[in-house]
Amino acid sequence: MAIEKTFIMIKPDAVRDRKIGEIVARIERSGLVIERMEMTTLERATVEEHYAHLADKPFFGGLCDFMTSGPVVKMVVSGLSAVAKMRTLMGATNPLDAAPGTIRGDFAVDVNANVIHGSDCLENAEIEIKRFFG
Ligand SMILES: Nc1ncnc2c1ncn2[C@@H]1O[C@H](COP(=O)(O)OP(=O)(O)OP(=O)(O)O)[C@@H](O)[C@H]1O
Repeated sequence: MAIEKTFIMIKPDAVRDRKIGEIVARIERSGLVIERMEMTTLERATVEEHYAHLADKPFFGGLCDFMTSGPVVKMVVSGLSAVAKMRTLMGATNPLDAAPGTIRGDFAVDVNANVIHGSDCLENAEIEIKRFFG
């Protein structure tokens, strides 16, 4: 196991629902370290680039509307196997499949608004940290 950095984002639904504290507490309790953290409202162009792999999906427009609908909290999180560890903490993309005890399993009800994003591999983590923190 190696020390990794991953990119995490608390999505607008969770910010609106005042879940920032609980989510940050879970990340820290897991042993991972929050290295950077900033609240910001995303530009649509940044969201379109981030979700470019979904551009042909019928929900793409709605996803971009949602992701620009209010502030997000973006973070760089580090620690042993941080990428995989965060994916485990987050739970499945669709909250219906996310196990109880995971962030999505406990806080998300809808695949359109599923509370949190975390990089899916180390290569994308590097790309996303650059994209969102410059
Ligand atoms: N069927 C769907 N209907 C509506 N929105 C969806 C659907 N599938 C995915 N999404 C939205 O697109 C985002 C990106 O989907 P992707 O398949 O890349 O999953 P993910 O990597 O788990 O999610 P994320 O990139 O947000 O961490 C999901 O988090 C969700 O917000």
